[in-house]
Amino acid sequence: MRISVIGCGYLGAVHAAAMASQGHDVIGIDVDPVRLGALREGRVPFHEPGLEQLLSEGMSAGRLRFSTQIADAATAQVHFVAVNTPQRLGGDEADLGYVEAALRSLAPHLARGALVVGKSTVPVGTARRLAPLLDGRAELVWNPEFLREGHAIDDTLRPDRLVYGVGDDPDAAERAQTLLDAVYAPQLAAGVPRIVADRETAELVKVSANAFLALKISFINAVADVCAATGADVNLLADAIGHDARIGRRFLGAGLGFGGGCLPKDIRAFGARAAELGEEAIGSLLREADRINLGRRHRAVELLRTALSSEPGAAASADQGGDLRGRRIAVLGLAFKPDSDDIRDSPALSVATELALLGAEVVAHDPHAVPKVRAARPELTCVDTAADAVVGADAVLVLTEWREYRELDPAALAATTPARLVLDARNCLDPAAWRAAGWDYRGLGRHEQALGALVA
Ligand SMILES: NC(=O)C1=CN([C@@H]2O[C@H](COP(=O)(O)OP(=O)(O)OC[C@H]3O[C@@H](n4cnc5c(N)ncnc54)[C@H](O)[C@@H]3O)[C@@H](O)[C@H]2O)C=CC1
Ligand SMILES: O=C(O)[C@H]1O[C@H](OP(=O)(O)OP(=O)(O)OC[C@H]2O[C@@H](n3ccc(=O)[nH]c3=O)[C@H](O)[C@@H]2O)[C@H](O)[C@@H](O)[C@@H]1O
Repeated sequence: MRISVIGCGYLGAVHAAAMASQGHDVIGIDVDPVRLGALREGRVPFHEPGLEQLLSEGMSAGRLRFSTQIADAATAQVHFVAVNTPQRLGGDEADLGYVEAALRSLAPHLARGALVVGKSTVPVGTARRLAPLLDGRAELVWNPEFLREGHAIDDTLRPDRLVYGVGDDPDAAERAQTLLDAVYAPQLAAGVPRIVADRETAELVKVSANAFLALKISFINAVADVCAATGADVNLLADAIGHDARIGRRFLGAGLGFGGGCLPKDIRAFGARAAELGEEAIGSLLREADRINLGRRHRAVELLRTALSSEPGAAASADQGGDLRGRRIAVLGLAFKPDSDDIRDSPALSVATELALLGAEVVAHDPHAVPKVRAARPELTCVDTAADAVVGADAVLVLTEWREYRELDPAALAATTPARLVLDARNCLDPAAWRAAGWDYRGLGRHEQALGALVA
């Protein structure tokens, strides 16, 4: 099939390369000349494991090309719209300006019988409202995407499910389903469940899925606070409740909470849209999840201040917690999650920035996010290796659970820093191993207090 993908960011570039890998003839369109220039040269402008390889295979096979000109998409039979839907400035709502602009620019180029498929995450009712922008030249359906950054290719090629949100006209809906079935033939042949629904249900499936994941993370973080207050271990607790198949262990990782370009803005937009519809309950539930989540960042900073002030020989500070001015803090991790260089609403970057504002000398490392951090936060000092960051640090903060941090050798690092205080904000290190190497280990919501100082 001839496919266009409009918007070649984290979602669109992966979708384009994945569709080319299953034999379709794909053109990716983006208005950003820098991003497009990189893709044209076969370079991925962000970190996504395996994407560069898939891109180069598609391009060498002649099945994948990129353009900034929407007219170049004119011969496609199916157009996927994968542009950004960020949080509106000064509000919780989604900014649909990019989706509207993409549909408007596409409309005059649509071939007879073409199908336009929304992939971006949008508030319920968007497809129905925006369909007239296509001037009756094509059907607009919604096919939300559930990929995770860092696993994007596998999630695209082997999704948990496919959701088609089709319009009211039965003939048009059937044509749309036939075209989408042809696009996703390998997935359907492999038995991936396909749910065909109305557009409103499809739009709501997407935001509900993200909202549920956010609630799950905030739930475990709220429980983690109680664990911290009593000396209970939230990781073991999560293992234990996760064995219940009705609950499941995934997304019960307590620590610094969720960030990124999707979960935070999607729960806010969901609440805002529900409120517009006169439904307040989901918004209040999600606002609490958001509040708990943002509170994790503050708690990490407070944990550090407390730990520094309770160190033997530490001077008591004027403002209750430890004074961070002039303290050298090694920050390990800046991306919002491992296997990604995405720093959009990154909890790690937000903590690092806060520490610098409080006067700490932050020395940060991240395996992939540093170029983006240097552009966005030039005031932060970034170094090339985790070991370089740790040398002489008053405290080591693990803020993103990259595999290389989980595999650090605490004994080797202990020799490079006399302070030996490690704060594991992602609960990803082995406390016993770090303690055995002489470190004062504290986990966020797990072993927040020094060993022996737990509440009775
Ligand atoms: N990042 C992810 O993992 C996932 C994202 N989504 C959703 O997909 C959408 C896109 O997200 P990302 O890829 O992360 O955003 P992004 O910001 O990385 O990419 C969006 C791209 O669209 C381009 N664009 C904007 N207006 C355009 C236009 N009129 N014509 C052509 N290109 C245009 C931008 O230049 C940018 O390159 C959002 O709605 C997001 O919520 C859904 C599932 C996963
Ligand atoms: O709509 C989207 O864009 C995507 O949003 C999330 O994917 P993503 O943002 O890539 O990353 P996740 O793996 O969901 O992690 C999100 C955040 O939650 C945090 N998290 C995750 C899991 C956990 O147990 N604890 C936890 O704090 C991560 O560190 C990260 O900051 C969803 O998982 C995808 O299904 C969805 O398609």
